[in-house]
Amino acid sequence: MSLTFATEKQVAVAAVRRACLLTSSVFNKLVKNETLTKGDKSPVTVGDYSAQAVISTILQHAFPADPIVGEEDAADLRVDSGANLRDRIITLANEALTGELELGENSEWGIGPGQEKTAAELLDAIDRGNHSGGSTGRMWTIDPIDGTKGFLRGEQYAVCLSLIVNAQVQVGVIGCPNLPVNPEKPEFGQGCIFVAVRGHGAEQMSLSGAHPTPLRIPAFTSSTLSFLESVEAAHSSHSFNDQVSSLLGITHSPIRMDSQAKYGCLARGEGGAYLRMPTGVGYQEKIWDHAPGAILIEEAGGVVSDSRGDPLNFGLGRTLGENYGVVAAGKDVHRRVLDAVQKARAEAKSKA
Ligand SMILES: Nc1ncnc2c1ncn2[C@@H]1O[C@H](COP(=O)(O)OS(=O)(=O)O)[C@@H](OP(=O)(O)O)[C@H]1O
Ligand SMILES: [Mg+2]
Ligand SMILES: [Mg+2]
Ligand SMILES: [Mg+2]
Repeated sequence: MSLTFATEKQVAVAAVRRACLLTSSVFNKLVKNETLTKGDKSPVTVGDYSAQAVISTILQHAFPADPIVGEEDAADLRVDSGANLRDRIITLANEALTGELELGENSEWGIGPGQEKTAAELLDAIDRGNHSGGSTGRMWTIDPIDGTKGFLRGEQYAVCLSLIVNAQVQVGVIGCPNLPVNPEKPEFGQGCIFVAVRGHGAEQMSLSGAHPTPLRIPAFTSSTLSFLESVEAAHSSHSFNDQVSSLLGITHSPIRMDSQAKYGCLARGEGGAYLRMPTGVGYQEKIWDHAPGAILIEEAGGVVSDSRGDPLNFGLGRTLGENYGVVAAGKDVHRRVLDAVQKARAEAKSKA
């Protein structure tokens, strides 16, 4: 029987839950000058920074020896021009860390009333995400807000955390504050957390950690399938997906959604396939953008690979290396999508 990673799961759910409460409260108060543009032109907000500070602080207390591969770093907050942003981030992170202890939480994780951290401690916590990754040992990945553009639009985003051991994802947690608990029952409200532990299944629970429900990807036919895909056309090729879709005889329009909420929806039976093909050369996918989603799909009975059918390699460093895209689906659909991807590629080549 595989390890249960019971403490890791408990800590990870608590960290994601606290970060989700923070990001949803930030959204309502976000002002224009609280968003920066990073070197790669992508946005980062006070929500991203403070959520990474919170998750990293909790991990540091619970598992002091574990390195972290996190998306954000504090360089822009350590300079004079970052002072206002920094103060806001410190306040937000401390609010999230010092909230009353909930069931299953432990004050030894650096949380609960009276556990304020200094600015220096919180900036260092953000920078602890600087690990370079690799194929050996334990490491955590943090994407404090995945789909920052979706977050800014008030649409889908996800707080994502995973534990990788010797290049294998063992625990994945994805918090989706804006996702309906049940798309067919709007009265159930929104906000869910997806959790998977290798060998122990996938589940969805409410943001408060209540109502854990096991997840299993159902079977799909071409007439029930629709692709889950990125909102941002720059992040994955919509036109290639259209081509694959028509080769498979899919009639439904794609479901466009930001962030790893796509993996969560797929795991609970929506869409039937997630296809993410590169739009050009040069961009390398980041491990924090796929590690929690990959284990969630595998534990819900599905398969995740690149477009050649090879498993994603989480042991190469902070990225997945050369970009061959991502295909995620239940076993049967996965095979069919891979075949159609090869066909679409061949057609594109013969036209070139
Ligand atoms: N060129 C390119 N190609 C592929 N992926 C890219 C690219 N540029 C950025 N990113 C990463 O996309 C992450 C969000 O993408 P999603 O598909 O999840 O959402 S979206 O619909 O595109 O917004 C996004 O994650 P966040 O930065 O956490 O939002 C990026 O890591
Ligand atoms: Mg991301
Ligand atoms: Mg992010
Ligand atoms: Mg980003």
